[in-house]
This record gives sequence, C-alpha cells and structure tokens, in this order.
Amino acid sequence: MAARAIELVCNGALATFSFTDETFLVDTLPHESRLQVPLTSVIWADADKGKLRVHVLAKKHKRHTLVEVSGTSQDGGAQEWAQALRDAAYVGVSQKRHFLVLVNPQGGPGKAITIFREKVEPILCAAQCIYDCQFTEYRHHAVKIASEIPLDKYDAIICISGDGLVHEIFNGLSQHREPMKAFRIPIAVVPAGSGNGTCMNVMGLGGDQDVGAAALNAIKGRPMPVDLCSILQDGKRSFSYMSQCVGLMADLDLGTEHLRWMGSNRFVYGFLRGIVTHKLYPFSVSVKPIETDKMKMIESLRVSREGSLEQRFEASGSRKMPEDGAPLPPLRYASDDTDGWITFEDSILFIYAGKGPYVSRDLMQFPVSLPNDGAFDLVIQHAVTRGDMFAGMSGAERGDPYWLDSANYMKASAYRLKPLMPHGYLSIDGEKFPFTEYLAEVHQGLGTLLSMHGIYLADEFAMDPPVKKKS
Ligand SMILES: Nc1ncnc2c1ncn2[C@@H]1O[C@H](COP(=O)(O)OP(=O)(O)OP(=O)(O)O)[C@@H](O)[C@H]1O
Repeated sequence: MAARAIELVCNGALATFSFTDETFLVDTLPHESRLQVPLTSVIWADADKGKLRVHVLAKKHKRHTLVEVSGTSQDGGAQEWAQALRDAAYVGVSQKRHFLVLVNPQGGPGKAITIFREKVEPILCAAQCIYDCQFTEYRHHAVKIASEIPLDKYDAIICISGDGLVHEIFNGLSQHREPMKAFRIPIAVVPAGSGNGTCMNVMGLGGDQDVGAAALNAIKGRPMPVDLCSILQDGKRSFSYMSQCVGLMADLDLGTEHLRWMGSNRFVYGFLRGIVTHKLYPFSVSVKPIETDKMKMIESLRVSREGSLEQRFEASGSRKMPEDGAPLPPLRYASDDTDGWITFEDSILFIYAGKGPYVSRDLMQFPVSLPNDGAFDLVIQHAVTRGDMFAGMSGAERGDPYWLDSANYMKASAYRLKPLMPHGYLSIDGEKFPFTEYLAEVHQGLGTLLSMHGIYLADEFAMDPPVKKKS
C-alpha cells in the first residue's frame, strides 16, 4: 500500500503524519523529530474540529510507552484520515474491546495495583476499551470469579499478576457451568508477579518486564488456542496450563519460599544448593510419547515459524465453537492403559513437564514447545556430575540444556508420575500440590491465550546442535 499522508500543524511547525500497511510515521519539518512505530502499535486515532490525535505504544528503553501525537489540519480531511488509520491499525481484530481485569494486589512484589492504575488503565482508556476491574481478595478468589464469568460479555480476561493467577483462572473456567465455552474466553497477562513466564512465552524475552507490550497484546492480540493438561490426583481433577515438576527444580522453587526477599535470585541459590547436596530423587514415571527424536521436534518448530501471521492463526485457530452444554473432555487414560507407554524407574535429578519455552527469565526449559501440538514437553534429567550441573547453568536462558545427552526430552500426550520417597515437593504451575502419584493428560487447544504472533517467541534458542568438543 502506498503511504497515506496528511499535513498538520504541530506546535507551530509543519508535520506529516503517514501510514502504510506496516508503519505509522510522524515527520516534523525540518526533520527535527520523527516518530516511527509498527502500525500494530497504533491503538487509537480520532479528530475533532480539525484537531487530529493519535495514540501509539512506542518502544523506549526496551519498554512500550503510551505516546500521544497531535496536530491541526488546515485543509480538512482529518476525521476521514483518522478513521482510515484506525481501520488499518485494527485489521483482523475488533476495536474497543470489553475486558474483565483481574488484579492480584499480593502478586510478586505487590505492585499490581500501581501497574494497573498508572500504566494499564491509561492505555485501555486511550484505546477506548471498556472494562470491569476486580481486585482478588484471597487465595483462589480468581477460581470463583472465572467459574461464574458471564459468557458473551467479555472479549478477554486481563490478568495483572504472575502465573499463579492464570492457573486459577483456567481452573475456574473448567468449573463453569458451560466449561467448553468458558475456555474460549482468551486470557491476556500483564506481568506483576514473581513468576511471569507466560508473558515471556507470549511476548518474548523481556516480555516479563514490558507492561506496555502486555497491554498492547490485550488490545490487539488474537485468540491462540493452547493445550491444557488435566491432572488427576487422589480422584480429583484439576488443570495445569504451564508446568509440572518434581525433584531439584521443585525444591528450588517451593523449597526456597522462605527466601522470597532474595527475589528471583532464590532460584539460583536453590540450584547452587542442589549442586552442593547433589541429591537424587527416586521416581517412577510412565510416558505416552508422541515424539522422542530431538531433530524431528526442531523440524516441527521450524515449520511452525514459517508462514505468514494469517497462516499461523489459521493453522492454530480451526476450533469449532462447542455446542451448548458441552462437557469437559473425558480422560482417555484414567484406567491402567499401558499400550505404547514407556516406563522409567530411577533416581533422577528432576522431571519437568510443561507448555511454553520459558519457565522463568533464567530458564528456557522447553525451547521446542508449540502452543497447540497436543503435547506437553517432558524432560527427565538424569544424574550428572557436579561439574556438569554447574556448566549446565550457562545458556539455560536460551534453551541450551535441550541438547544435553543426560536429558530425555519427549513430547507426551500423557504421563503418570509416582514418587518413590515419602516426602518432597510437587509444583504445578508454580503452586504446591500434594506429593502423591498423579496422571497428567493433554487436551489439544482447550484453553485460549491472546497473542500477536500465533506462536511462542523464543528466538534466542539456537536450533542447531552444538558442535561437540573432541576429547
Ligand atoms: N488478595 C490476596 N491475598 C492473598 N493471596 C492472594 C490474593 N489474591 C490472589 N492471591 C494468591 O496469590 C497467588 C499468586 O499470585 P500471582 O500469580 O499474582 O503471583 P506469582 O508470581 O505466580 O506468585 P507469587 O508472587 O506468590 O510467587 C495465587 O495463589 C493467588 O491465590
């Protein structure tokens, strides 16, 4: 598309506002200031009595910040131009979305209310969105809110929190009287917890610190189906959307709660403590694998990254709207099915299953994870020397541990895990669960997140295997 431009007067100087399919540009003459942002970053444009105002989220110091640019047209046409810009900036997504905003005042460092009032609210208002806001008042409050959410009222739920509240929302939606329809309500997360892995998976590296990018994702993102996992434990069914882990990785999360004052450094401390104690954990785990070949998983990742944005969403969004009253999907493996299962019984360092490449800023545990391939990625990390554990810390944030020979990396549609020790930690989406046997079973594309990309962003992962040093 040829650039569509309008001449305006801004602060006494002449300026040209223009846009193409890709970009919005403001040029002030003589070239004193220039603003250029992707067209997707334009969140509103309107004109009144010849005065044109455009709101964009411009990237400054690695964060998206709300910026207003305005000018007066002397030749008319501002209203029509603003409308054209708005339509171009919202191609494929609806304008003026209606949100339920859930804010966890206790999440992470306790700044969620400030983040909402000072950063998110002005952006939602600038984009002319409508929202109902609720502060969560106690643990599991979000489960109750999501289980009673009116269908058809909201375009999405915005969660200003960490990953724990998202876990509660998915579980609340599963308890809705119309669970399958409730699961179609997309969730957008604004980082305000101590664990913000979901934001990194959706928005890429730095997404855990970019509130503006998260608000933009809520306003402009499209529904991306994501696999969820049923957890059946002691006859009770719940849902996990992000991770399950036992062994060292659960110890360093749940076993360092008393060191919260250290921030995310407590995880590093926990890992170093694990190197010193060099403890192994006995488990039995049976897996129903879909893929065990690391190079084939890389190939699927490559394919998923190819193709246009439209193609990606088309490929991932072919779900039909469920019928009224459709129940939750049944569990296929609740009985003792063993056909095609592989069993490992061993003392291991940890077992980690998950969806989404990042589990934290410092760890890309599942670099080949895809949003809706019907699998949770599962890693069984076998015993290694202290030296190898230490060396394994380097490159963990860009997925290097994927290539470790000592790690079984699989895509699984289900697994059963049984602790062979009396005490320990089981972390599910970062929450503490009873340390007893459970079954995990994947449901393809059951949940929905908002995304501007249709895939997870984990570009730091090098898809080629490292060259092995000759010994
Ligand atoms: N008002 C409240 N008081 C106490 N706990 C709350 C409140 N609202 C929500 N919670 C709890 O906070 C927990 C986690 O919140 P959140 O997801 O925002 O942060 P997180 O980073 O995952 O966790 P955390 O900060 O605890 O490490 C959830 O278990 C939720 O039940």
